[in-house]
Amino acid sequence: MELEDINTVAVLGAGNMGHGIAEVLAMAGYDVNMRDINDEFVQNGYEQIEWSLEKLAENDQLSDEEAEAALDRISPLVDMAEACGDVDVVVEAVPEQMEIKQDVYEELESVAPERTIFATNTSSLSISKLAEFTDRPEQFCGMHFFNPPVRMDLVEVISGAESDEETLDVIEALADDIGKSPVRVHKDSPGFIVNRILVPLMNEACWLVESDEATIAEVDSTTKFEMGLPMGSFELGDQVGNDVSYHVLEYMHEVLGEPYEPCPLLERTVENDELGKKTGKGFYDYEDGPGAEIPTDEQSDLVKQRLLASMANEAAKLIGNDVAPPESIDEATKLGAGFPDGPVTMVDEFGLENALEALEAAYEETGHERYAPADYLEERAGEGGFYESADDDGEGVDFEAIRVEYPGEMVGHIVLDRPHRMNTISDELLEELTAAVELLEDDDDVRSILITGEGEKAFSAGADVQSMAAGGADPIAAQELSKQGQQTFGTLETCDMPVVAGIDGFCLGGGMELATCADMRVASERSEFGQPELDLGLLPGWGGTQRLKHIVGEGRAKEIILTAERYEAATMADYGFVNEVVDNDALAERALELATDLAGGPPIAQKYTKRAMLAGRDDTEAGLEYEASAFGHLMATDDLMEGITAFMGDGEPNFEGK
Ligand SMILES: C/C=C/C(=O)SCCNC(=O)CCNC(=O)[C@H](O)C(C)(C)COP(=O)(O)OP(=O)(O)OC[C@H]1O[C@@H](n2cnc3c(N)ncnc32)[C@H](O)[C@@H]1OP(=O)(O)O
Repeated sequence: MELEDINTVAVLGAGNMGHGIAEVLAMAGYDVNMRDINDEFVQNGYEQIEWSLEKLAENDQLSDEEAEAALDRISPLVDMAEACGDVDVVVEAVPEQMEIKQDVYEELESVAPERTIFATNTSSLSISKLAEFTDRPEQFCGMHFFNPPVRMDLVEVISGAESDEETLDVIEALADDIGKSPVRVHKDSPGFIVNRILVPLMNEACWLVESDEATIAEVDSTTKFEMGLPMGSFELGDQVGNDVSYHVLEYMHEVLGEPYEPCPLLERTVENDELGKKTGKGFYDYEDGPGAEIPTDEQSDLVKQRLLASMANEAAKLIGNDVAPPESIDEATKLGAGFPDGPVTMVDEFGLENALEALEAAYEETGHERYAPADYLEERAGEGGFYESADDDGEGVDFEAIRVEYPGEMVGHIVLDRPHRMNTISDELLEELTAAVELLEDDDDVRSILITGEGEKAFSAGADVQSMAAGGADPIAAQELSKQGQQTFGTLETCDMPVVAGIDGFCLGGGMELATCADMRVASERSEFGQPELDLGLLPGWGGTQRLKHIVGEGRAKEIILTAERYEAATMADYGFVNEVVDNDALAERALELATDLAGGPPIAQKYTKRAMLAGRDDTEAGLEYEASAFGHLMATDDLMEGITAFMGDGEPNFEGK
């Protein structure tokens, strides 16, 4: 089955997750049969969707017509045969109990057509075991959404023991098509990625308190203000629901053994019905107390070591057992749990040697199996980290279409180096650009990126039309090329360092889309800008239809794209696209000066600023939440002290990114 073959999807279960998944699918244009065991449940889910769509329309995230059309695509049903007798995909989101799911799958198997793919939204049960209840384990996989599906981008796509590649590909494509970010989990392993990192982390937080090594305040102060996670460990537990964490942990304990023994402190909260926010009380009191009030100044080195060691050990087990590579673990945890940095990056930065040392010391002291270091952790500690180091990557990188230079003062300079072809963007250039950004991001001595084009004629005249045409009229290849460009330029947008584009000459099509992803643009007077794609019968396919409007506003973006006109630098400065126009001869110097200035700024504050602004682009609430959490984290940095001390003494700060 291909994505194009999917028209109707059944969602089994109209509870919290089920109705949310149905809503997301319907918003993306799919016909959805939402089924639950009785009218009351299914109507309740339907009303929740109606309410949510109204809210989205009120907040201008959907038009009224789109909201209405989405609701019209959803059929609330009770009869299994009617719901699933003629659908392409079934997403099952019924309660997390094996027996209930078994009954559902057996009934489903008796009515579903042969072609139908089954995907389960389980967060804790074995995909392979669930697949055994059906006659089609190869057409079965996990499709794990996060709560609430309408707002959370992550979908873990999990392979069962027998899932075939086509099934996984099509479910991944479906997740992508409904606007989510799928992350592949290659093996069915308890907790998949995000819960496998988070739940043992919360358990370790509980053990620290249970064994009187730290208080709840110390653990949460450290988690939030020292490690920079969006919430304290206990705050997170209360948010997720202590019963949920406990049950996931029990399952891990059963399958993976002693290291996952639930801490008695967590067990007691469940026994006492102190399940967190939903019951008004958990580790914090939300009804009769102030809720999670976390002190900013009670950080503890021991807590930090133990929590990072727990994350390092879990990451090692996931990577070492081929469940997921470091990049997927980082991406999933950032998307699913709002971590500013992925856990693998965090533990690499902390040092795997340090994590290993912390585990060995605790293992010797307590003998508890949760501290037994994973083999793969020991292996990678010797190599310096889970990610290959920048030195390994950098060695032998041989760029053809670009140059990477280091003009001093912590600036990494990428030069688009195809002057004979107006620095047009070929496949090769795209690939090299991705590698160059990675190279500079991994380099501790680089704190800002400058991008320019070689020669005086062009920053870049866009995609290399000739090589694009040479690819024939293959729509699939073109779609891939579009995604590749979107992602490559996106690495600049999401890069933690400030990025400056120094523009001299033509900045057209894909070249302008590339410049759009810089944080600031300086242009020479003679530069000319434009999105001429519509003149070629194309559209700006490297992010232009989406990103330009955030800089110049939708009205100007439409004008620039739909007219396909060329604009002078001065006009683009009026439109807000160019930050500064300078004399032709002064461009190189001024662009480097700006990049150098930014490289001297506070790296952590710059990183959080970029991330907060991006997080809030389409979701101000999310951006504000990120901003507040980052603001709190910055309070505990050395850079803040440096900045304030310099301010008081009228000196220049020397930020170290600590
Ligand atoms: C998803 C992204 C899509 C896109 O980006 S689509 C591409 C969008 N870009 C354009 O449409 C720009 C096309 N180019 C032009 O309009 C013009 O060029 C310029 C305005 C940039 C410059 O005009 P002039 O000064 O008269 O020079 P010249 O003789 O047209 O160009 C010099 C050489 O550069 C090649 N070239 C320029 N742009 C491209 C391009 N985008 N793809 C491939 N080659 C390009 C030409 O063909 C020529 O080459 P030779 O000297 O061999 O005749």
